[in-house]
Amino acid sequence: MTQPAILALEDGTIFEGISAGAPGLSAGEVVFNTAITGYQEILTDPSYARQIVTLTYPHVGNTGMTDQDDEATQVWASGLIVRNVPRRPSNWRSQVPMPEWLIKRGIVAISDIDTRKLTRLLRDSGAQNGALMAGQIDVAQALAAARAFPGLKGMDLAKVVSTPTSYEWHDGQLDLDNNVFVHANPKFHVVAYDFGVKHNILRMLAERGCRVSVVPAQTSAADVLAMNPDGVFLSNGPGDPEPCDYAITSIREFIARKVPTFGICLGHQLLGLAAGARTQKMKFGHHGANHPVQTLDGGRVMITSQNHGFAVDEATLPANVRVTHRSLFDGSNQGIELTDAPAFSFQGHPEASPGPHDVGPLFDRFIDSMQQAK
Ligand SMILES: NC(=O)CC[C@H](N)C(=O)O
Repeated sequence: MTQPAILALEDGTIFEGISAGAPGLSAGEVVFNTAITGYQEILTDPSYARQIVTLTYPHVGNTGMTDQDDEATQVWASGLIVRNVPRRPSNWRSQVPMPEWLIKRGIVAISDIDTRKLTRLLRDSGAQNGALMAGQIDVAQALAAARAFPGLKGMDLAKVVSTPTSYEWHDGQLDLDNNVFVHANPKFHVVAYDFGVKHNILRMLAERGCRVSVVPAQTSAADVLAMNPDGVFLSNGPGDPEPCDYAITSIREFIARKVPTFGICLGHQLLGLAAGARTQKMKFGHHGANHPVQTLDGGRVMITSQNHGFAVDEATLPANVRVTHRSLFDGSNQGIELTDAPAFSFQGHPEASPGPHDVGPLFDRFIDSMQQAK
């Protein structure tokens, strides 16, 4: 039996639809993602914590859900908004249909609303806080929950989603023919800070010959250096980078000691902050799998996967930081490197998952910088 669901935005707009997941109430910042597939990776990406994601692609759930496609051990998005859920998935790898998977995990979702109208609204007015309610509906309560959400600015979520304890990661890419994750012989030891790390990043490091030690977000630089890493990786993650002072302090230490350092997304923003730049909240951010980004050295354009609502403010970059990449959508910063330390970072997602692999070679660059430092 279908259950009703609503989306309430803080500006008072109410969308009425059908529940496509668990009953309940969930608030967060509402963002739109333009990827045409990869909904499972998006829902389990920890960078989506405290965000309700609307997908602009109209059919979501076509390929069902497969455990191997999770990007973390749980769903982190606060909810899902879609135009239409197909009646049944069709994919030889699918284990369970999306609505069933969402219900089992207690995730609120809504379908059968006009996602084009919602996306236009967010694009014109900027990101808004909102609340999803499914099952028993109380419009006033949903609106109050949307308005009570404090917003992502100033919110430190990296330490909330991070692993409580360190662990070692060995899996490389999935070999679909044999249905196993490939293991490579490790040549480098990388300590990866988990600010909300996606598994595909760890796989791309492992497949390039890295033994990866994943550590909690608040691990001190001294503890990391005691592990004798060849390189330090700074992961993606949710929330505002500015309040993550523990991470910024540690990164300054790695830069000063010239430890090869590579950052992705939140990790990129944190490297920028550690170098002395500032970050700012964007109007509605970048969320999708088709964003053109230009490499300033040589001018090549790459199609990239993106998921961020904050950006490094290029006007505040100190003299020892070079801009390496820019978004061709809005000219915002997409990459930096330090001129006096082997540290560089990228705002988008070279690990894709979902998305194109145009920027994958940045992982090879990190390997090269560890090789040179040896
Ligand atoms: N994917 C990420 O790492 C996101 C970084 C940061 N939370 C932002 O929204 O900009």
